[in-house]
Amino acid sequence: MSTGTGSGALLTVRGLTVRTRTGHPLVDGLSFGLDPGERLGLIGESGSGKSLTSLAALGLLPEGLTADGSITLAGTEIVGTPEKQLTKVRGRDAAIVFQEPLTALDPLMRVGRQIAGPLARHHGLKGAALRSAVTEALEQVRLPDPERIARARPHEISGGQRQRVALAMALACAPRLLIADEPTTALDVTVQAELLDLLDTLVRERDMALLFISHDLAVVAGIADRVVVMKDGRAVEEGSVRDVVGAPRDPYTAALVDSARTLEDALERRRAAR
Ligand SMILES: Nc1ncnc2c1ncn2[C@@H]1O[C@H](COP(=O)(O)OP(=O)(O)OP(=O)(O)O)[C@@H](O)[C@H]1O
Repeated sequence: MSTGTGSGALLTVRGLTVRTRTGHPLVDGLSFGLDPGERLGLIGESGSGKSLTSLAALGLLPEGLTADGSITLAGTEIVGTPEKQLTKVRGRDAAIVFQEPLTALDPLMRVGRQIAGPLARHHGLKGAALRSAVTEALEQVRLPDPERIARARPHEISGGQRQRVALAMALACAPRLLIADEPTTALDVTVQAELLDLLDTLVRERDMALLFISHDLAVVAGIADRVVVMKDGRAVEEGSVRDVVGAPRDPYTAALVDSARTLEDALERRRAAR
């Protein structure tokens, strides 16, 4: 695990505020940092502003929402930067995988062609070299029979396989930061565990930084080094996973830890009763 301190050498978020057209803040004065190779979890209940924070980091906020404050990604200021410059940053410096892989995938296009897109754009590959790079990208996310998957359309493969394809697309340009927004929430428990394991391995092998977003403290604790706890658009607590889980300072964090523990206890009782 990284010994990152969150000084923000790779990603620095300072006073990020995301507002609606009427000026209502959905993210409110949020600050945190991420070092190269570090893994940070953003945790909080539904609606706490986690997804908007991750979208703002890549300049992808939906229409009608505006960001204030500063986000620097690998030295580039994201807030207020024209779209044309942001396309260079996306993919190269940071890439994102979403809860629903179809957000990133075209339902009508064969998987192989979709992965070929970023590989051709960023590495200038063509023909046979491009085809073998596509197969390799699918192998790297441990997809069996990559040639068959490359020929399939997204709905012809399983949900877990689709999420691996979305991951392969995100990794195609070897980003320094991977943002994973609830990447396993839509999957069943076994597939979820396999994907987390894969994510853990890929991030380690490639020395990438990870911003992992989840409402599930147990999942975040399993993959992140540090955690920022969000509530109503603000950070209520930040620290190493060990400190935050072991001795939460904020009452909201304590409630999260308690409910995760209650669940663990319930599962433990069930296991014992069998
Ligand atoms: N385009 C939008 N216009 C107006 N409000 C929005 C928009 N997108 C999100 N919101 C609101 O902003 C708040 C934060 O949303 P966000 O999606 O970041 O939460 P979240 O913590 O990621 O929750 P979830 O896990 O449910 O996605 C929510 O109250 C949401 O309803």
